Formats: sequence, C-alpha cells, structure tokens
Amino acid sequence: MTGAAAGTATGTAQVPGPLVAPGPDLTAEEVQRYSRHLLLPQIGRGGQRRLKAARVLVVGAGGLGSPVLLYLAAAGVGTIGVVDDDTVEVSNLQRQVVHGSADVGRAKVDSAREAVRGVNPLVDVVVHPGRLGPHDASAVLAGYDLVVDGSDNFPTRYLVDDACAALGIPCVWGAVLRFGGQVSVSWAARGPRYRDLFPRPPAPGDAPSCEEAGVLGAVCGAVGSVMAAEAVKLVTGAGTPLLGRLLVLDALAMTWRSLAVAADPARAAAPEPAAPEPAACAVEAVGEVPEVGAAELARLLAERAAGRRELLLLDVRSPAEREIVAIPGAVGIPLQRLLSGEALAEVPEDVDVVLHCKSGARSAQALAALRAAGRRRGRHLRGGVLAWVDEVDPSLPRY
Ligand SMILES: Nc1ncnc2c1ncn2[C@@H]1O[C@H](COP(=O)(O)OP(=O)(O)OP(=O)(O)O)[C@@H](O)[C@H]1O
Repeated sequence: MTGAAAGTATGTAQVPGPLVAPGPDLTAEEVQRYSRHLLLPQIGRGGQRRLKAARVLVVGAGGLGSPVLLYLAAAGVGTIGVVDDDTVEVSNLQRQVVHGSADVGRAKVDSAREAVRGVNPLVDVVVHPGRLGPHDASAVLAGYDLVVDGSDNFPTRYLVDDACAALGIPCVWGAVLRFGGQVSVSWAARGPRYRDLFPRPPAPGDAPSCEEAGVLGAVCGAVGSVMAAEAVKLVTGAGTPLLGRLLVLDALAMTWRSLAVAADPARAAAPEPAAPEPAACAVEAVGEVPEVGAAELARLLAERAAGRRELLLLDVRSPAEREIVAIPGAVGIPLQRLLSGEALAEVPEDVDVVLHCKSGARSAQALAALRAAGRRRGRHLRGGVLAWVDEVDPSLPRY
C-alpha cells in the first residue's frame, strides 16, 4: 500500500457527480417499492431514476458478491451483470447468502439470477458464466457503468482494475479474510487505483485464501454491504465515495478504520505490470510436478501399514483444516514452514514422500520447494484430501 497521505498532485481524489443519467420516470409500483430511497434527499426520485438506468457488473457471486447482488437488486439497479465460473458447494452456504441449500451443484450465476429476480423482478439480470480472463475482460465489462469486484484472487482484481482503467469506469472492490475486510473505490480517471495500493501481487503462499484460513460469514455481509452502498452512491452522486480512502474492518475488535491512500507516482510513470492469467494457479506457476492418485496412495499406505514400504505422507494444510478432515497417518507441516525452509530438516532425504493439501495447489508448491532444495523422492496427491474423500473414504467430510 502506498502511504497514508492523500492530496499529492497525483493522488488527489476528485469527488465525482452522478455516474449515470436519469432513466425514465418511475411507475407507481416503483414509487412504492423504493419509497424509503425517495425520502432521502441525496437520492430522491432523480437518484432512483439513475439507479433504474444503471448497468452494474458484479464479478463473483460468492461471499462478497452475494450481499452486493441482493442489495443492488433491492435498490433497483436496472441492469445487473453477474460473472462467475463456479458451482454452489455446501461449504459456500455459510456466507454466500444469495444461494440456498437447494442450489448446491447449480451454476452460481443461475442461482444468483433466480435470487435477484426473487428480490426484485424489475431488475434485468445478465449472466456471464465462465472465468473472466484477459481474453474477454474488456468485452464483458464494456457497456457497464460500474464494476463491483467481489472476486477472491489477485489476478482477477488486477485484471478487473486494468480493464476498468482502460474503459474509464470505476471499480468498487472488497476483500475479506478471517475476521477482517477491506473496501475501496478504484477509479483511474479520478483518484488512486487498486494498483496504487497493491503495486505487486503477493508471492504465492504469502496471502492465504479464505479457503485456507477461513472467514466469518457476517464479515462478508458487512464488507459487501459497504460495497453495495458505494455503488449506489457512485451511480446517484450521493455523498463522498471511498475514492482515495481504504476502509478496513477488524471485526474482532469491531473497528472500522479509514486510511487515506494516494496514487503512486512511480506507478503512473512506469508501464503496467502484466496481470497474471486468472486461470493460472499455483500448480501451473511451479511447473510439472509428479503426482499420485488417491487410489494409488491408499495402496501405498496399505503397504506401509503392512511393513512393506517406507513412506512419509505430509499434509501441508493448516492445523485447523486438518481438524476438519485428515488422511489417517499423515504428518502435518504447514506450507509456509516448507516454503521458508524452516521445516526442511523434518523431511528425510532417503524416504519416499507424498505431499497433500486440500485440492492439490499448495502441495504442488510445497513439492516444488522440496525439489528446489534437492529432495527428489517426492510426489503430491492429485486433487488433495478432497480426492481422497471422493475416491477412498466418502464417509469423511468435504469442506
Ligand atoms: N476470474 C473470475 N471469473 C469468474 N468468477 C470468478 C473469478 N475469480 C473469482 N471468481 C468467483 O468469485 C467468487 C469468490 O467468492 P468466494 O471466495 O466467497 O467463493 P469461493 O471461491 O466459492 O470460496 P472457497 O474457495 O472458500 O470455496 C467465487 O464464486 C469465484 O468463482
């Protein structure tokens, strides 16, 4: 993050007017539905007509996208786009409140469309199923007035931020992890951008995901609600947006802090670093690594139990993940301890090693680190503990 000094020549955020021109007048049904907005002088009938004409794209129908979608729909945003490439899983329901139990297995975009229509049938929902990538970002974002980024990964955030900058439109972005969250507005033409706060993506393994470290569901609700409020403010011109400011939530202490942020003059002068392809995951980043399937691992462990084989099964997930589900006989060494080299001595050189994590990305990274350190007798479990649950012991929980 660049310093906390807004107001430099490059960093001064300009308070914009309304982003969207008013649409057609409201019907009697709309007047009734949105009456609590109409009572607000900062929104009123004119602001509600702007919302009716607005086209807002929500990236990700997950933990943040859920409250964003529901509040934008309820607020009467005329056209809401939804991009997502995922299907609803049981473990999503703790925070992804736009989906319900009956939606498990459905495409998130379909489930979200139905929920949005249930909240407000006057809203048009445009679904963009699939992974947003450099090949289609400009085409998908074009035609929207504003993007709300509720994605959960750095490549997508940089991609969305760059595409918004190129199109000259603002992006409201948010991020959550454990009990914390961040929200801000990135708008190249008017103030600092996401890239000013985070010039470089963190090194693989430096920033844990919610999948690894967890997140309080209500934190997604709090941060997502702020994102939706910022979107409504930008569309209508109400108040002062979070432009040049980063709002930081600590839900354990229950504090919100507002940090001033400035554009980074060095970034403004330098060419944009290429955003990594969003589809790229840690496995691809570290190259080919030898794998073993779950059924094969079960056979190897049976041989070990019978005393016919020496094998070390290393679980590189966090202790909290291991408490949820573990492969019997696995030894836990969290990924960071392997990547830092701190735990290398705990991995013997003369024994076959199989590493595993939840789904295979972290174990591939750990294996690459072991190989870089000269350990040649390692493989990793394809599909991680989830593959073990699916193929070997379905009585164990997925998460
Ligand atoms: N580039 C992208 N294109 C389309 N959808 C994306 C992209 N990046 C992220 N998303 C979506 O954004 C959402 C992020 O939400 P969240 O992290 O709460 O969900 P999740 O990935 O289901 O969580 P978990 O990994 O813990 O299971 C996901 O639904 C994910 O599919």
